[in-house]
Amino acid sequence: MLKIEDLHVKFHARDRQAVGGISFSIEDGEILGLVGESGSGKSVTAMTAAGLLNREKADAWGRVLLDGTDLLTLNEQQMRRLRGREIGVVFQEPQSCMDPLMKVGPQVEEALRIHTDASPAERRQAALRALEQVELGDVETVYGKYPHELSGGQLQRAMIAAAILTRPKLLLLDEPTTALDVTTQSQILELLKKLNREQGISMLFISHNLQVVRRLCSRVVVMQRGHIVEAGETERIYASPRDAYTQKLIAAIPRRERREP
Ligand SMILES: Nc1ncnc2c1ncn2[C@@H]1O[C@H](COP(=O)(O)OP(=O)(O)OP(=O)(O)O)[C@@H](O)[C@H]1O
Repeated sequence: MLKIEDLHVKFHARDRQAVGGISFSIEDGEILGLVGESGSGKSVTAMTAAGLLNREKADAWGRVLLDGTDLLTLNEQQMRRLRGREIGVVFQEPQSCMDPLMKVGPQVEEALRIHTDASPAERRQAALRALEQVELGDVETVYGKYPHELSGGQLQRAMIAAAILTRPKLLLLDEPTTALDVTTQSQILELLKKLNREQGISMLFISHNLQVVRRLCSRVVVMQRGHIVEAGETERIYASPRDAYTQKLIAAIPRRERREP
């Protein structure tokens, strides 16, 4: 469904390409992991796929095919439409993605307000349904709360609700659990698994933590300095990493976490 072919991204201000010619694909209904240390190009890859790369500061070339359409050829308006309807995006810090002065419910509905002519009542219904899908408990109450009245985990669930509201085919998740404590992180991973299982949403899950990726993704792509150093079945890579850099990532996982997920 998503096929990235020889993607390059270069910021004008930098000599080295942030992404130096990478290729990988995500199949229908798959959750693909993208791992690598800070600065390896994971976020830039996701931002480019989401059409969020600032074209005044960077050039991108190659192909990013979503069901055959090359997203790199779309203009900003076409890309915005697609992002609202077919691609959902979730980032690491839910706090910084929400307007602190606006109640949570209307923010969850945003995509419908922008991309459809749904009435306010229909939007509200859809938002409440999405909040239920992400298991936010008393959804009527959550709908009327301000962001600061929710916990980090609840906020991240609300962001996921906003991202799935328009029933996208693909979710781009950039370190969505990194800012959360371990228990909340596990709950969000279970939620993502459920959404993938029940709604068939494909996902690109970005993390610097191979252990987290292992719990969610059957396949993983490992990036270092803008290049792919290894890709394949997560368990195979975990059990016998071929690349020295991947070995280092695995060695960085505390021993007690290295058992079977
Ligand atoms: N706006 C920008 N201007 C210039 N260079 C940038 C910009 N954004 C990212 N870069 C550079 O692109 C490279 C890849 O960054 P990227 O954020 O994709 O890494 P990452 O693997 O996602 O790391 P992290 O886990 O820290 O987010 C880095 O060298 C970074 O400094």
